[in-house]
Amino acid sequence: MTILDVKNIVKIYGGSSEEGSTTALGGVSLSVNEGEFIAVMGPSGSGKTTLLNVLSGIDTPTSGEVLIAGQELSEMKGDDLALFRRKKLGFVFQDFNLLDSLTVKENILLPMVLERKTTTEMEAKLDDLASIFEIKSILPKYPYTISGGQQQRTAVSRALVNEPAILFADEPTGNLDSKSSAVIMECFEKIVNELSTTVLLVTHDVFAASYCQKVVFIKDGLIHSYIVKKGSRKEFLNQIMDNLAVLGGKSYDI
Ligand SMILES: Nc1ncnc2c1ncn2[C@@H]1O[C@H](COP(=O)(O)OP(=O)(O)OP(=O)(O)O)[C@@H](O)[C@H]1O
Repeated sequence: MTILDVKNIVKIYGGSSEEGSTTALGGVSLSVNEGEFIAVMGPSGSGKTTLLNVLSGIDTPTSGEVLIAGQELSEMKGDDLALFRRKKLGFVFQDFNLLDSLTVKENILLPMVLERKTTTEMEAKLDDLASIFEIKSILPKYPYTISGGQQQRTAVSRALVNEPAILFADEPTGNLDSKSSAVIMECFEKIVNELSTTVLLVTHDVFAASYCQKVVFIKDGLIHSYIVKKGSRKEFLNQIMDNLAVLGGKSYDI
């Protein structure tokens, strides 16, 4: 089943005159199925953040359509869009975005509180996620007392509590050392395999991207190519590097 259907997205920033405007996306089409694990990579300025912002309803495209779980984002406005984003989309950011005044447990449960879920539902969900992410022992702690890797696992748990149709992650390993990056990418693998969660991440990190099943390369606001993992993660990592070399632009984190 298609979860995300992107049809010919164009995003032009700035005025209507050609000199004053920037075409960040020149007509991007993309389809993501339920349970897929996809990375988007490309040189600096290629349009990755713009694409993620448009896909997640943070920004509106100049033209084109974004359908998530069959619903057109541009047809939703204000409260409807905010509600849809809260119920159907999960977000993970480079800098974790946890609330320091709340414990790990409270951070994770916050989206469920906003949805007025029952205590039984919350406890059951918390138990499941804390097991998957191996964070049971840190549930009573505050974010500033735990490691970056633990903070990111907390953030991913929080993004999953309302069972989103798709999880968007923006440079999720950007602030992590290589060991914590491996742990968090294994967590993504686990939720894709065990919970059939759909994950789309944007990254400069070749190592992180090598955990995905598919990597889509964008350049100058257009999809340049994509590759699908067939062999081992190591082979896929080499294949990603070869493709990035063809793409050119800024060097990548390896
Ligand atoms: N708010 C904005 N106003 C005008 N131009 C913008 C705006 N945001 C991005 N751009 C331009 O759109 C193009 C794509 O930018 P975007 O941030 O999407 O690229 P990116 O691939 O995410 O880059 P990076 O890897 O450096 O974060 C760039 O030319 C950028 O300068």
